[in-house]
Amino acid sequence: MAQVKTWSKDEVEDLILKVLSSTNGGRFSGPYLPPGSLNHLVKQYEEDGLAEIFSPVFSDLQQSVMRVSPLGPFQGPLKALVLLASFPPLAKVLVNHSSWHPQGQFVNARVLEVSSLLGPFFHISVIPDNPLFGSSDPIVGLQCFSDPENRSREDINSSSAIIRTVMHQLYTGLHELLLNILRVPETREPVLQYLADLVQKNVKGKAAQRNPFIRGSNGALVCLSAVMLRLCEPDALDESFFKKDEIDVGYMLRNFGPCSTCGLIKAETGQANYSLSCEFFVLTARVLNVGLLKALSDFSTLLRDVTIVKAALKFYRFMVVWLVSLVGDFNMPLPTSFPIEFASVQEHFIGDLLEMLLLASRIPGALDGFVLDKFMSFIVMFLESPLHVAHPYLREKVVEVLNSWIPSKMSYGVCSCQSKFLSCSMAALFEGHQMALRYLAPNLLKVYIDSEFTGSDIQFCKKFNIRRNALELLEYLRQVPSYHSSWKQYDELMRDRVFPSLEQSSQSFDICLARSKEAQTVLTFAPSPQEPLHVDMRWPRNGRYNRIIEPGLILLKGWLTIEHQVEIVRMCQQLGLGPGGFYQPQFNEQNKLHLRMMCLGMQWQPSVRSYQTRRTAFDNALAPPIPGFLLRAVDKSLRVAQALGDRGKSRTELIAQGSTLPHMVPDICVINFYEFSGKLGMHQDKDESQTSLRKGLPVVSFSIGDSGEFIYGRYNDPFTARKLVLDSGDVLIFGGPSRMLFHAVPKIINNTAPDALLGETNLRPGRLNLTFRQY
Ligand SMILES: O=C(O)CCC(=O)C(=O)O
Ligand SMILES: [Fe+2]
Repeated sequence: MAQVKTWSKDEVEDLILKVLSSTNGGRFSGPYLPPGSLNHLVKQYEEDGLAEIFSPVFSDLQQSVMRVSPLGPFQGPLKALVLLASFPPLAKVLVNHSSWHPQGQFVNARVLEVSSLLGPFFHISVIPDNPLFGSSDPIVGLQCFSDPENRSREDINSSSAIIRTVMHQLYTGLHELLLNILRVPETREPVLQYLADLVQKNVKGKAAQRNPFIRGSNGALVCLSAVMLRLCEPDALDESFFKKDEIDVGYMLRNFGPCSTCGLIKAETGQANYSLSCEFFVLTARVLNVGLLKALSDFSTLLRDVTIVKAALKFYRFMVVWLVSLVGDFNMPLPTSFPIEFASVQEHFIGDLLEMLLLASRIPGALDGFVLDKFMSFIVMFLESPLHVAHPYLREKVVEVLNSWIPSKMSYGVCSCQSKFLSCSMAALFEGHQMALRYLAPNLLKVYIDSEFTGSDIQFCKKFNIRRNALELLEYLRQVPSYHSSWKQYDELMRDRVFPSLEQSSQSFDICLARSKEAQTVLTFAPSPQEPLHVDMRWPRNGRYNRIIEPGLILLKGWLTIEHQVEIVRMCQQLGLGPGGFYQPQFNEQNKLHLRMMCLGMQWQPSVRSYQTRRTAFDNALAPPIPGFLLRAVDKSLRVAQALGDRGKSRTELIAQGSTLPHMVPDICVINFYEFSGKLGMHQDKDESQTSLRKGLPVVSFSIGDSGEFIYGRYNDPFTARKLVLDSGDVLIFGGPSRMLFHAVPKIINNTAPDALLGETNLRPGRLNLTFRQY
């Protein structure tokens, strides 16, 4: 073994001094550091003594940047640290230093930031810390941007450029330092533990978010965000520890899923399936949430740092690709069931990425040259499905983001050619995106219409915003030639469905899109209405069937002929436009039924759950009488159902027990019109007279137009209920033992109405249902 040189105390001190001054940012040229000398020193004391020599050095470096501003002397200490940590034995000393990761009951985020070795480096920031903590250095914002009126634009721009440059030197230095330590397997874990703790302590609890004595500084969280984003940079192939395909969904579930302890980050020491990429991914998502996003909205003027915003967008773009891969990639339509993995990560992640997109669209230059295709696909896909993105807040945000991309809105007032360029790229995004061309307009309409029917009136402002944003978008798309084909089919809907609904229900509601001739003379209520004489009461055609579903519950499939259906639609259209016609009833103070309703014979009033002669809660209108042709149709269908229900019963049995379905003569008809988003919750029909209910007098229901899902069961429980699809022409009868069934209409199935019916009547998309009862 070669003889090694022993270092005297003075020689060691001299070398360290040389290290420190040679890394001092080039501000003064320090003494020459002989090549290989540091390496030599490390080698010699690797087994013993290295910690004694270097621990105080690390402490000094930490101390030297306490309360230093970005314009202060932090570069030298940072460079020294980077250099020292590039020697694995010194990296080991660093992570074993008593200040590397202070732990204990009282170490909150603030304490950790102040007392850990790297904390003061992360703390260096342009963002002023809470004034409670004072600052020995002048606040950079004031120093560089004071007296803006009297300074030239160039002057201010060059101040910003200097600040951006020094901040990037800080991020680069810290990134390099961490990479140096992460490269060595034995020192990797303490880095992760430290970073995870730093993030977790800032995430933990609402109190920590508000209390400046507990929470870390905004600046440190932004710096940490920047450094984490660099660590997640998938392009830096050689150096990268972050591998896209290593994002383990199981890990997500543990950290974000229903069983996780409120989504805290756990650096999973020593686990077999340990993945650095997962740790980075989760840590970055979290620190962006508490750090960058918050700071961007609070201190946007100080933070006009496009690079960090772009890096965050890149990270979120990766997140979008990852999220979409959980639901079968960028394909439409989305699967109707979605994996638990997706369910457990979605809202926090999606909320953040939308917020980032919104913030970025307000920061000059942040979206320049950034390819938004994947975000657009994501948005179009998830607008489609309230199942996947259910939270109304998120749907509102999605529309807000899209709205901010409308090309004409892209003017920052900074530089007109820049905004023109961005408008062009936004226009190209809308005009050339295949998925958007096909689905965006319909999906926006769907959101628009849904927003009308969801939530209570208290959320008026929110509803207003989402509808205004959606309408603006629809108006923009309307002018874009490439959307014309998708638009044509929605043109009528737009005119007939969206705009009238803005004016709300005091106006009459036409169940047919373009009025047929017959409807132009609006029927006025007369005591004995003119009956259509030409009703053809032919019996069902071949291929239709009648079925006992349960005792007392009978389905006459396709029993109403198209001619019947046409007559009924015309009758409902005419009556619906007249006095006592369709309206959208309230069922309590805040909420309306998700359908249009009108009643014949007697008025059923959902808010009081009873029958009255006038609809006092709305316009005091009387109910028109039930036309005779409908009474006859009910009578015939009921007899068919009774015969079917009693098949197999002997005469004596029939005389003794009566029919399973007693006969009735309706004096009430409730007519519902469900638009595509219409529905009716689980209920029993039990507001008829006690005698009627006791005898089990049946309810006879006619369905016309688009098919609807009808669920029914013995309990008020949609999950145990059974399902039928009621198509146009179906008659469903429930009486006798089935009279008190709970039932609901959870869904209307788009585009299922018979063409012949639509051709004759121009019935709107949606479903018409008539239920006949005897009070
Ligand atoms: O639309 C349907 O099929 C059911 C309507 C209903 O249950 C009702 O109006 O009470
Ligand atoms: Fe009902």
